[in-house]
Amino acid sequence: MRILLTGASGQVGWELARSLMPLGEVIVPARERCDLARPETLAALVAETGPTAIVNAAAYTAVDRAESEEALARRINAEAVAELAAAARRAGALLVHYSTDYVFDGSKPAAYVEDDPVAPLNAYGRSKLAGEQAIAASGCDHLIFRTTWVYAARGANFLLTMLRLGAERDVLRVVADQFGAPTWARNIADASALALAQAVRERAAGHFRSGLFHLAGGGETSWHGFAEEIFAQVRARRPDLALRVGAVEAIPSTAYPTPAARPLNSRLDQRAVAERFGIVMPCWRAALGRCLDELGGGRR
Ligand SMILES: NC(=O)C1=CN([C@@H]2O[C@H](COP(=O)(O)OP(=O)(O)OC[C@H]3O[C@@H](n4cnc5c(N)ncnc54)[C@H](OP(=O)(O)O)[C@@H]3O)[C@@H](O)[C@H]2O)C=CC1
Ligand SMILES: Cc1cn([C@H]2C[C@H](O)[C@@H](COP(=O)(O)OP(=O)(O)O[C@H]3O[C@@H](C)C(=O)[C@@H](O)[C@H]3O)O2)c(=O)[nH]c1=O
Ligand SMILES: [Mg+2]
Repeated sequence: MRILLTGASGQVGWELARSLMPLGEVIVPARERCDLARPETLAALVAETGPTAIVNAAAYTAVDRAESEEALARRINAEAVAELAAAARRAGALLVHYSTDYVFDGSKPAAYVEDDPVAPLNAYGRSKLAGEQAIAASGCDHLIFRTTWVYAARGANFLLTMLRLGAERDVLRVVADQFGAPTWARNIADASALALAQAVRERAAGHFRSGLFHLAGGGETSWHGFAEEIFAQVRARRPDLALRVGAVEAIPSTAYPTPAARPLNSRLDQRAVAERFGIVMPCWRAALGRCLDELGGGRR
């Protein structure tokens, strides 16, 4: 099969380029041919490529910047997604797409299930929700995975921010009242490949059903808990990575003002993805350990 992959330089896309390899030919278009900020160019890209599946790992992910760039976030996360979905439908391709816990307002006292009411608190969340809705409305065959708190050994993420700040400062202050699960991009990519392979078999057999699934690291913690675990694991298994930080102070979100509001509860119930695909994501602590093992030496 032929898979058109967008966002291959991002955290999830980088891992997808590897995880999708055993499934077929992975086509990674250059940015000049695939710019989601120019949605009108995407129909031709898909028509020329003729993919079996489109895996869209490209997105506008700068949560705070989106508050002042909502139109651009919307173009990339919603209007371009609508074009990809329409093109997928015309080409008879399956669309695999990613969304976020930030579609929820975080007020639910338990983990979110897929059909819980959405109510994004910020511009990024609104743009991602519009992307989900555009895919559902398009009628293309699709799988949407809502994930959370993504990190990887490369890219812009909380793990690498903590390693950088932890090497520079004695004390860090990290919010302890936002709960969720850190998710290693590698695990998302491997799970996506398993699901895509099953979906392709289902389509060939004529019983494929489109759907949206929650997919995040196993277990739960706060950003503060994540930071503490990062430093504990670095001390235990990566003494070569210099750390200066002593204490990680637990603070409330109100003590860490940001342009974008963030949900206090980002926990995603994952029973649906287990039932449909037999996927059980690894515990976030174990995944963090594997990722740390792969980090290059020195500071990043
Ligand atoms: N990061 C997170 O914590 C979470 C992410 N998600 C979702 O998961 C998916 C993957 O996220 P993640 O891997 O973290 O994202 P990254 O920010 O790491 O990567 C984004 C990718 O999109 C590309 N991109 C950005 N703008 C455009 C554009 N105009 N045209 C083409 N490509 C573009 C980037 O290319 P370049 O490098 O050239 O800019 C990069 O390859 C996204 O849908 C995101 O919304 C969901 C929950 C949490
Ligand atoms: C750097 C830093 C952050 N924080 C807080 C801010 C925030 O509440 C939390 C995480 O910070 P980040 O900027 O990494 O978070 P953020 O960019 O909001 O991460 C989100 O990205 C998008 C793309 C998603 O889809 C979400 O699932 C989520 O992963 O930690 C501290 O409390 N102290 C610190 O020193
Ligand atoms: Mg961020």
